Amino acid sequence: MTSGNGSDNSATVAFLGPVNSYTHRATKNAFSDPKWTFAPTTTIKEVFDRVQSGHAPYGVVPFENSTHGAVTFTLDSLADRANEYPDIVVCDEVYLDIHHFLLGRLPEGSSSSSSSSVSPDKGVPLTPLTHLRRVYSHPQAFGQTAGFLRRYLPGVETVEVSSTSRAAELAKADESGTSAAIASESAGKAIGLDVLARWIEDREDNTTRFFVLRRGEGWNGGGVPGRDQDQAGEEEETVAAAGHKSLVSFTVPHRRAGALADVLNRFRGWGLNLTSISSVPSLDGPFQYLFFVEFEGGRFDDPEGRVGGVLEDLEGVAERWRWLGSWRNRRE
Ligand SMILES: O=C(O)C(=O)C[C@]1(C(=O)O)C=C[C@@H](O)C=C1
Repeated sequence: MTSGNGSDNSATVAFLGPVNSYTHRATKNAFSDPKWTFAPTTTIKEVFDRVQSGHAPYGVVPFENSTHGAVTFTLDSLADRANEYPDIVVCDEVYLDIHHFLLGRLPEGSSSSSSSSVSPDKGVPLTPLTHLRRVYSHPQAFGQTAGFLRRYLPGVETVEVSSTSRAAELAKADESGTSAAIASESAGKAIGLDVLARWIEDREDNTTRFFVLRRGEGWNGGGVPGRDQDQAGEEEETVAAAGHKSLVSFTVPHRRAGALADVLNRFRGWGLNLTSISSVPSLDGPFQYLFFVEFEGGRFDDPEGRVGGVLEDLEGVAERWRWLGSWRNRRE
């Protein structure tokens, strides 16, 4: 594909940047072939824009975190209330273990430290933090480290920014040394910040799931081209055993008792197990909702016709609905 400026975009992947964000790492995990070019964006919405416009055939966005829940900016774009993204579907997923670091400058007079020389203590300050006045991070990262913030940084201003790697840049730019960031170890190393605390997430099993987006309805042979071949045969088997998942969004008649239960019953009727359910305001009127349901089963791998069956049923029971993609399940 060629963009307006004449360059070839066919191997471009848009992701929430800047470089060294967690989304960047998830993107590199899924698109490991050196042929891919990574294009950072400032917002999640911009990833959707670039995929819809064809400037990037693929995009990667965070979808949900195991500790703090849904990434609302991604749900908002998937809700697509203004019909800006009619061609976007989810075609793959990536799971990433997330371990946050508190990064900044050591207090005046303390001996210098680099991440390679810090003590292995997890979840506790490695140095006094009384010099800190401000902490930058992404709202999701603040949510995942709420316990550490409450315990060790009460009263310190928290400033939400577009990603954790942007937070690290801002902490670095403050020469007074009173700003810190919650970001990844690799962001700290790349930007040149000291480690003030490591593994500060509330739960050690903290995991974020990312979606790979692309344009177009049909099956593209299973997600990121070459992803399964790149990985060990073992992984291929796990993937096959775990099957597929799909995502739909829908609204139901707001005033009809049992309207949502009617829709969910259709999934039960077809024996389709739900794996997540979320909602956002539909903006059809105050306190009305658009629902997302994710379930086990793939539209293009549907020998018993169960996915096809439930999609046909949605036509009858939902007010409006949309299929948002099928992809290989990457987790048992
Ligand atoms: O800020 C980043 O580094 C991101 O990639 C975003 C994001 C998110 O939105 O969930 C990704 C993973 C972590 O859960 C925290 C932040």
